[in-house]
Amino acid sequence: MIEVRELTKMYGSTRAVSGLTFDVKPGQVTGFLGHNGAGKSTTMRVILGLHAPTSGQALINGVRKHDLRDPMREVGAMLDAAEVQGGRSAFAHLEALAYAGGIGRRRVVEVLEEVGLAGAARKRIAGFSHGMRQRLGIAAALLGDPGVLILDEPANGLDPDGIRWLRTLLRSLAAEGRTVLLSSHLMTEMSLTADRLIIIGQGRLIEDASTADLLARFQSGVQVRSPHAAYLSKALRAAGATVCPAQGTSAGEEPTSGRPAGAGEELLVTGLTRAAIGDIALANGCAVHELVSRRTSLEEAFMEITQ
Ligand SMILES: Nc1ncnc2c1ncn2[C@@H]1O[C@H](COP(=O)(O)OP(=O)(O)OP(=O)(O)O)[C@@H](O)[C@H]1O
Repeated sequence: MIEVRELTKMYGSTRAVSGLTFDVKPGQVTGFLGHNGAGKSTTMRVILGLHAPTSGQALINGVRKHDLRDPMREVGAMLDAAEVQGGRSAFAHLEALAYAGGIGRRRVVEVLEEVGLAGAARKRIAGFSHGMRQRLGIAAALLGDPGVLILDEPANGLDPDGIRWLRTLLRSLAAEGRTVLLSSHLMTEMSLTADRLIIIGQGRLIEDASTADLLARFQSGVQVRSPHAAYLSKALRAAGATVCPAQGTSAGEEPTSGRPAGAGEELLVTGLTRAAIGDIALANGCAVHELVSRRTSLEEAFMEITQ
């Protein structure tokens, strides 16, 4: 469990985090979202005791990071995978970390296998790709088999297979009852991975909600493509629907007269089912070339929330 309470962090006159309060609960993956410079990394650094808060506090399992009795076994983190020294092998790097935390070599072998680096264990980190460095950073975070994981942009540099692997790993760690906090700018991936989302802007809390609830709040609807879009939109509005032109088209504007035939323009319709829209189109003699349910993506919701 992570508790952030009224946290403020100033860097000189820069207010990086401002009165931020949220909880990260066990048994879930919590996504931490915000535009560049929103204060995500700063918050993570304060939680991890790397930066002191200006005011407020951040607690892991009820205490500050420095007061954890066995920190490596309670919290694992990856902040910047590129920081790792390149001269050593992956094994030697993890072995040194394990030694410092009183963890046996067997665990080094285990985590290397878990992140898919067993075959590269003796290779120098200097020759690692970005994705391999990310995997090594995740291995380091997992060394102590901790109950709390804090990962800043763990999917950076991973290929599609790697991203899928990471999603499965994080979801299974949460299913084991661990607390998982991760930041990412990859919205589709976040919507697939995170049960809960914390969104911040200019250091302040904007949203703290379950991914499902947040997406449900945003307009979904039915996308309709018709060569008679303007005429059809009038009939749909008369039946109580809300009709907007789908992005980048002028469809849906009131027709001046008759039933103009356009080039298959798109409408976004809310308030009617697909069946009802089809029936209305038929009754009005409008051809329909596409009729699909459309859900708001996390990226669209995020842009709207943070505008
Ligand atoms: N060590 C530092 N010294 C001075 N200012 C800093 C420092 N670290 C961060 N900042 C500033 O604090 C603000 C928040 O930065 P932070 O890195 O926490 O944001 P972020 O949400 O992690 O951004 P990104 O998505 O780009 O990683 C920014 O204005 C940044 O310039």
